[in-house]
Amino acid sequence: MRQRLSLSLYLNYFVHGIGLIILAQNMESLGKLWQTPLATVSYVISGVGIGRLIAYLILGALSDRYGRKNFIFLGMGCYCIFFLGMLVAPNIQVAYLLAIVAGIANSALDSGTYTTFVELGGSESASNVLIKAFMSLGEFILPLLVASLENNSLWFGWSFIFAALVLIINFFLLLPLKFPKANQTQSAMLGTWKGLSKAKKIIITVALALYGYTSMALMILFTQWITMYATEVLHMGNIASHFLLSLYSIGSISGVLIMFWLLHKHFSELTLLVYLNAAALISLAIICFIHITWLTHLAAFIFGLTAASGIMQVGLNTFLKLYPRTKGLITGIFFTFGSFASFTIPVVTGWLSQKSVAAALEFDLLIGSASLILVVIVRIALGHQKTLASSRRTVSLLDKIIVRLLVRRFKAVKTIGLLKEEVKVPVLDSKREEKVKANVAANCSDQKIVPYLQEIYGTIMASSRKYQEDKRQNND
Ligand SMILES: O=C(O)C(=O)C[C@]1(C(=O)O)C=C[C@@H](O)C=C1
Repeated sequence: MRQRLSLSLYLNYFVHGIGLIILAQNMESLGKLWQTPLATVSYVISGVGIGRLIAYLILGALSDRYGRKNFIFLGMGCYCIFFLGMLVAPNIQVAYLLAIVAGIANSALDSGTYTTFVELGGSESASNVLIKAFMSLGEFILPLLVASLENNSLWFGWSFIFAALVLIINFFLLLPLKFPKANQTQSAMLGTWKGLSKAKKIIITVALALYGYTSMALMILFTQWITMYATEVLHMGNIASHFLLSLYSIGSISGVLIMFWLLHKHFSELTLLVYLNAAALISLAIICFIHITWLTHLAAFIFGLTAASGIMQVGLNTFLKLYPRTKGLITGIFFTFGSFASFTIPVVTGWLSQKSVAAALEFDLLIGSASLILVVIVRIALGHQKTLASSRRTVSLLDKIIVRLLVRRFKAVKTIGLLKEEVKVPVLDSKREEKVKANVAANCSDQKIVPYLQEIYGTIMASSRKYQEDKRQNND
C-alpha cells in the first residue's frame, strides 16, 4: 500500500516535470494558436510564477487542516484544466489565467506531497529527493515527445493530452489509497528542538526560509545564463554551449540518485548540505574564473551533481522536521521563497547582463556563497542533533563493537575452562567473580550506573560458566 502510494505521488511529479517546460517547448505552436508573437507566449509563462506566489502560503496552511489527499487531488485537477485548457484557450488572457492555474497546481501538489512523505516516515528525505528525479524524468522525456510529434507532422497538442491522461489514470489509482495521519509528531523527530534557545530557533527558521530562496536561485540563474555565457564569454560554438546544460542535467540526475543512496545510508542531512553547497560554489568559481574547456565541462557536470541533486528538498525536509505540527504551512513558506527566486533572479540578472553576461553568471557566486553560509549557520546552531533515530544508530554501532568484544571474551573464557579442566578445578570461582565486578566498578566513569553494569556482568559470567560446562560435557 505504502509503495503504491509513493509511486502514485512520484507519477504526479513526472507530469509536473512535463508541466514545467511544456509551454517553453511549444512556444511556436502556441504562438500560432493564439496568433501572438513569441515574446507574448513567454509572458504567459510568467503567469505560472504568479500562481505559485499567490497559492503556496494559503494552500500550504490549508493542507494542514483539510488533509493532504484533497490538496493532491486539487493539484491534479488544476493541472488537467491547464493541460487541456491551453489547447482550447481562445486568447492570451485566458492562457494567462490557465498559467496561473498551473502555478496553483504546483503549489497544491507540493503542499500535499512533501508533507505526506514526511508523514509516511522512514527515509523521508530520500523520498523527497526522489521527487526531483521524477521531475527530471518528465523534463527529459517531454522534449523527445515534442520532437517526435514534430518529425511525424502530428498535432502538437498530443503531448498536452498525454500529460492530462497520465493524471486521470493516476487519479483512479490514488482514489482508494489511504494517507497517513497529518501532522503527527514522528517519533524519529522527537527532541529535535530540545535544548535550543529562542534566539537559536529564530536564527534557524530564518536561515532555512532564506535557503528556500538561495537554493532555488542557484539553479535557476545557472540554467538561464550558462549557454549564453559559454558562447559570449568562453567563445564556445553553439553545440558546445548547449552541451554544458546537458552535462548539468546528467549531473543533476546522477546527483539525485547518489543523494538518495546517501540518505538511505543515514548520512547526516545537514553535513551533506554543507559539503554539496561548498562543492557547487567551487565548481561555479571554476566556470567563472578558469577558462579551460575540459575543466568547464567537468565543472558544469559537478555543478549539476551538487546544486541540482535535491539540496533544496533536503533543506525543506530539515525545516519540516523542526515544525512537525505545521508541515503544510512550512512547505508553503519555503516554496514561496523559492518562487520569489524564480521571479526576481531573471529580473536582476537581466539588468546585470546589460553590463556583461559574465556579471550575470558571477552573481550566482554571491547566491552560492549565501547558500553555503546559511547551511553552515543552521548546522552550527542545531549542533549534533540527538533524535530517536540518531541515538538508535549510535546504540546499534556500539552493540556491534560490544558483540565483537564479547566474542573475544568467550574465546578467553573457553581457554580458561580447558585449563581448569586439566587441573580438575570447578567451573565456578566466586572470588574471581567478585573481583570482576569490583573491576567493573573501578573502570566505570559514571558511578550511578555501576549496579546496572554489575548486573550485566553477573549475567555474562553465568553464561560463561554455562558455556564452559557445556564444553566439558560435550568434550570439545
Ligand atoms: O576466571 C575464571 O575462572 C573464569 O572461568 C571466567 C569467569 C568469567 O566469565 O569472568 C567465569 C566463571 C567463573 O566463575 C569466574 C570468571
